[in-house]
Amino acid sequence: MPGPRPVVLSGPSGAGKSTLMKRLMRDHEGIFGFSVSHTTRNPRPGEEDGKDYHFSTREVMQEGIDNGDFIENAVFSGNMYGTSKAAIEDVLAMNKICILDVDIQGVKRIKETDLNPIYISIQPPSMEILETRLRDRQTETEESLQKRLEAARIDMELSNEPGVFDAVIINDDLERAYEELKDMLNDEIQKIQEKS
Ligand SMILES: Nc1nc2c(ncn2[C@@H]2O[C@H](COP(=O)(O)OP(=O)(O)O)[C@@H](O)[C@H]2O)c(=O)[nH]1
Ligand SMILES: Nc1ncnc2c1ncn2[C@@H]1O[C@H](COP(=O)(O)OP(=O)(O)O)[C@@H](O)[C@H]1O
Repeated sequence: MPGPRPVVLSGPSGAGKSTLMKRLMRDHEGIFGFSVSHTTRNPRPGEEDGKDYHFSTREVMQEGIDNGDFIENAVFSGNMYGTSKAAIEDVLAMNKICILDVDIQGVKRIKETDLNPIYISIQPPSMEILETRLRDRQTETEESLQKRLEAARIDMELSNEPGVFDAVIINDDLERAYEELKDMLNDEIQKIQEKS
């Protein structure tokens, strides 16, 4: 019997993906598992290696990519990011709903695989609000902030193309966005709750 469908969360940096995902995982203990990506970017204060990301070097990541260990990889804001096969298999083996947080390039690559996830885009209400949220988060240099805003413009355009996402959620009011996200995932959540 096939396991629960994975969920791909995408959308601009600063749109609120991590905030919504962390809440979803906290409110549904044992239901979701995060696909821990690899990245070459530096850890932020509070981020844990192996939990938020596998923080890696270019050389090590490239070797893994060349070995065929990744289902997709991309360069975002000058750093490498990628989803290893093991990251997904670890979660699926526990029969949990696997959540992937990937950029729009990752979405396109994953569509070429047989993963068959639910695709959800989290979007900010406007570019201005996105910029304010990113600045207030205080994680970026001016340079990386500008790169993220540039990527956000591209993301916002591509995400509105029909057929790319199963749902586009505007994260204006956090409570309402969270309810919309839960509604999208209700069937999969119930499937797991019925089994346990
Ligand atoms: N393609 C791809 N994108 C990823 C992966 N992991 C994270 N990302 C994306 O990389 C971008 C930057 O992530 P991050 O540096 O954590 O910054 P944040 O999104 O602003 O918190 C985001 O759009 C993520 O969705 C991955 O494994 N593959
Ligand atoms: N609905 C919202 N209203 C106001 N601030 C928000 C909302 N959603 C998220 N934020 C804040 O915006 C910032 C970016 O959110 P985050 O979850 O880190 O985005 P992402 O993971 O998509 O990069 C964080 O500081 C977060 O606390």
